[in-house]
Amino acid sequence: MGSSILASFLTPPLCSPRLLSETSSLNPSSLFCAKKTLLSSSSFSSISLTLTTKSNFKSKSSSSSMAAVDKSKPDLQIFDTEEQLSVSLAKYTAELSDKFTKERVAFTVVLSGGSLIKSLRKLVESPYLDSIQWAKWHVFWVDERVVPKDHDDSNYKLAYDGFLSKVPIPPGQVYAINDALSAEGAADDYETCLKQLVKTKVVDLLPGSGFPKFDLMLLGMGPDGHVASLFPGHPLVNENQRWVTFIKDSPKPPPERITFTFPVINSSANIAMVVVGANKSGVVGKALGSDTSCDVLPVEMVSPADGATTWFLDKEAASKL
Ligand SMILES: O=C1O[C@H](COP(=O)(O)O)[C@@H](O)[C@H](O)[C@H]1O
Repeated sequence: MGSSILASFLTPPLCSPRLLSETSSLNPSSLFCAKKTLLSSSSFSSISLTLTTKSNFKSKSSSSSMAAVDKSKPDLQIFDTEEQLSVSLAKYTAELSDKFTKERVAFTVVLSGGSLIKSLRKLVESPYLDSIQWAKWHVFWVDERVVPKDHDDSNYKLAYDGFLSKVPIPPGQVYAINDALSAEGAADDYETCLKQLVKTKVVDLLPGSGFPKFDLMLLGMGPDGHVASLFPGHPLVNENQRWVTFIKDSPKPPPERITFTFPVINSSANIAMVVVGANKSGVVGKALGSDTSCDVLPVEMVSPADGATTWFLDKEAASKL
């Protein structure tokens, strides 16, 4: 683990051998059309609109109640502005931090790169800067580009500059990839580290699945519907053995990346899908609207087995719902 943890000078742990787990219940392929049927019936746990103009959302009913959350159905929150979205995202994250830090020794948070990081900016302000138990946070990446940590393409650098450098999370609890390794090596190394953290009970395991269960994943989505570094039409979307894998032909530069697999993403306790901007409205419309086709985009494969999904959309991203 030591080689993978930024600013940590610990010796690498003895890591457990990789286990081949029973994964059929989490095979994303089996979720494809079942999920489409669910969403096509407009079954959301709750839909919350904080809009001054609601005319674009005539097909959805509005509810501000978050009380009875059905984990099997996504919660949809739509905001007039990205500013309002970021305020709500900070509150949501802080509430989960509070819940998990009371229940567990750690709060395990997985970040994506991209536009998500900017939307976390309210977390580093009052009241959260002082009220969140940052000392219990353990931070991971759902995907990372295989570049040096100080490279402009690094998801670590993006998160460090925009978020992590502003909050007192112990550096040894920030799990950056080992950027000295190849893509294959970095994926192996990261998976080994996760297994060690499961052994030490920092990271939970989803009972019966053999995959790690993170407390919260904060995910973005590309305009093509990719999540993490799982791209439309790429065979990696069907990986169901590995926890962490690698890609060397990413359609979005840079080409070499590591990524969590769908069984890991879908073992999460909570997933926030944070999507902003008109250029993503088509995919949001397909993923959350009444499209029943079986050509499923990666974002449509986000479907936690025993977790809750909350979509944070601005009104531009939601304009085709
Ligand atoms: O390449 C990536 O893209 C996605 C989406 O980025 P966005 O800027 O369109 O929000 C991101 O979630 C992922 O972590 C990143 O590596």
